[in-house]
This record gives sequence, C-alpha cells and structure tokens, in this order.
Amino acid sequence: MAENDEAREASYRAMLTQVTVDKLADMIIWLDEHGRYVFVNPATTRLLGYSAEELEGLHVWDIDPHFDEARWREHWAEVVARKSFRLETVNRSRDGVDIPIEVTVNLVEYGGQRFNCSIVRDITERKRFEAELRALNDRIYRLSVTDALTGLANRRHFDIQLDAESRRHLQWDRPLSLVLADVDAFKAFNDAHGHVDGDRALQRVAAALQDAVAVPGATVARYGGEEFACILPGTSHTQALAVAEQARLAVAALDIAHAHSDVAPHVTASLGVLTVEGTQPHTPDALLRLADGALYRAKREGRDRVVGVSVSSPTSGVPAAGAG
Ligand SMILES: Nc1nc2c(ncn2[C@@H]2O[C@H](COP(=O)(O)OP(=O)(O)OP(=O)(O)O)[C@@H](O)[C@H]2O)c(=O)[nH]1
Repeated sequence: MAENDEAREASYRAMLTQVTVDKLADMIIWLDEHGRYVFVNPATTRLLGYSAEELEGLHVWDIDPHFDEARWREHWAEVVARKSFRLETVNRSRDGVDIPIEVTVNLVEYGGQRFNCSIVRDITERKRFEAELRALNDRIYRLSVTDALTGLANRRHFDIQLDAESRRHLQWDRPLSLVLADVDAFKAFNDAHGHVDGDRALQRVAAALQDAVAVPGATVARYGGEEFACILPGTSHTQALAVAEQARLAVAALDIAHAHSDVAPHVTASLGVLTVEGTQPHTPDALLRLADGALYRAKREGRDRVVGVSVSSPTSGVPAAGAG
C-alpha cells in the first residue's frame, strides 16, 4: 500500500474509533494502576456531571462509595490476575445521586504501563425493574399463603408447614404440638347477627389467637370456616395446654356478645391439643385426626374448654398415649 493510502486508512480507522467512543451510550473509563482516572468518554461526563478535566484529577474512590484505597489495591490485583471480568458497583454523580453500574473490566498493557479500561453501563432501570419484580413476587407469595379474611396463614401454608414440622420433629426427636380451635355455636351467631358481623368476629378471634400463641416458630392458621389451627414446634404437652388455655381466655376476653349461645353470653372457642413425642412417625393426616379427636371431646364435654391428648413412642421414655 502506498504511504498516502496507509495514512488515509489509519486516519479513517481513527475516525471510526473516535466517533464510536464519543457516541457510545455506555461510559468508557480508563484508570491507571493507582486508581486514577486517565481518560473518560462523553457518556461518562454526561452521566456523572463532571467534566473530563475534573475526572482526570480524581481517583476511583472519589466517585465510587464502595471503594477506598485499600479496596482498590485488592481490585487491581484481581484485574491483573483475571484480566477481564464483570462486577456491579455504584458511581456517585456530582449532584450526589448514586447510580448503580455494571462494569466490564479489561486489563490493558501499553508502553510498559498497565491500565484498567472499563466499559460501564448505567443499570438504574434494570435495578428498579428487579426491585419491582422482587416486591411483586413477595406480594404474590404473601397472598398465596395468607387467608384473605383474617390475615393468618391459610390452609395451604398450614399443610406445608405441618408436613415440614412433622419431619423436623422426627429428625431432632423433639416434641411437636398442634392446637385446633373452633368457635362455639357460630352458626347461631351468624343467624342472629348476620354474616358481616360473623366475619368481623372471626377477624377478632384470629387476632386474639395470634397474640396468645407466643411460641417461636409457631404457625397460626385459619384451617377453614370458623376453625383455626396452630403448629407449635418443640413445645411440650404442658406448654401447649398452657398456650391453648391462654388462647381460650383471650377469645372470651374479646367479649363479643353472643345472646344465642348455650355456652356463655359471649363468643367462646373449644380447643383440642395434640402433642407427639419420640421417634415414631405420624403422617400429617394422622396428627390432624388426633388433634381433631381432642377438639371433638372439648365440644362434647361442654365447649369453651381445652382438651389435650399426648402420644409418645418408647424411645423418648415418656409414658404412652394419654389425654387430659
Ligand atoms: N361469617 C362467617 N361465617 C362462617 C365463615 N365460615 C364458616 N362460617 C359459619 O360458621 C358456622 C359453623 O357452624 P357449625 O359447623 O354448625 O358449628 P357451630 O354452630 O359453630 O357449632 P359448634 O362448632 O358445634 O359449637 C356456619 O354457620 C358457617 O356458615 C366465614 O368465613 N364467615
């Protein structure tokens, strides 16, 4: 190629490079090995609000709140070792706005010097979208496990938890208690006061149960209709009976007038308590059947009371099945 042609070709290529660097929406940031800005493209000055001259006197930690000099030295060692990789960080603009960025780091060696040439993308929109998506997923999850009327865990969540807790109880050989609570004479309440007041009463009963069951890791759920269920992991029978009695008293203390109940002049609940101890496995259905048996007895024996049943297998050394 003639000398003129070569010069024209070189100038043409330089023009292509220059225009690309000038027009690129991403930032191009060159840092030396001391973390000093040595070159930035127009997108950088636009986004960060500093002039190229201002930036070229600064260090990376003047702009990136996640960096200091020590962190830069670690980063530089990684750049040298890995040569090219991606990271996410933040750049603070001149007017104090933190801009989340994705940085593609590249090690460049030129004229005996080493540089970090970064292609930097503003990912504000992506981060906002991710946060919205996370919030939406959280909301969908909360809705999927929550009973709409009372705000307690719903039946689906209860079933999942009971399955998990019945396995955990076997694995760790620690007691597991269940409490079933059923509002007494609620049909009569609905008939006398109407469904709307009935709903309100269920909401108040639910809140009272939730407050009364102060057991770490407990699940308090609306099991269906006017029936509630609590899982009390690691809770002995004596403790579970005390929790259930506390819950019974809390429902009575709401003092929701119920003129058509044979039990009391206010809304009451009957509760069945089951505790299993030892390593003999019980399916969740079997656990529920046993707890339901205790609840049934509480109803039959006059309502507004707690009846317990405890089942143990020989390994735990606790006497075999008993009720009280
Ligand atoms: N307001 C309202 N009532 C409900 C809801 N779910 C179930 N119920 C009512 O709860 C009542 C339950 O009645 P029953 O199962 O006969 O039991 P009970 O009258 O409470 O009598 P015992 O349980 O034997 O003391 C029915 O009238 C249902 O309609 C609800 O979401 N809102």
